[in-house]
Amino acid sequence: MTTTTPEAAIADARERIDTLDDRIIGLVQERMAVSAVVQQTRIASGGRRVNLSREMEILGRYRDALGRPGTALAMTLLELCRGRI
Ligand SMILES: O=C(O)C(=O)C[C@]1(C(=O)O)C=C[C@@H](O)C=C1
Repeated sequence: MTTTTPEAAIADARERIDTLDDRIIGLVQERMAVSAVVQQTRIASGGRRVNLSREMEILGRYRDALGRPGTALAMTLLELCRGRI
């Protein structure tokens, strides 16, 4: 049986959290780039930067998966992707 100290278990878990956070940040940056393509394409064809019905869909998906804080997370992601409105 292997035993570990609480300090070692915490250090190990924190390393995994840091790895996950790096991946999450990378995914957010990727989302921002893809969102910019959608927005630029829409604007170039005479549309607006913002599409509120699509944003409602996204807010609903995050809320269904994560509860009320999911809505706040989705709002932050949308602000990162299209700026403040
Ligand atoms: O899906 C779109 O139409 C987008 O422009 C992307 C996006 C997003 O980042 O998810 C950004 C701005 C819009 O208001 C809605 C959604």
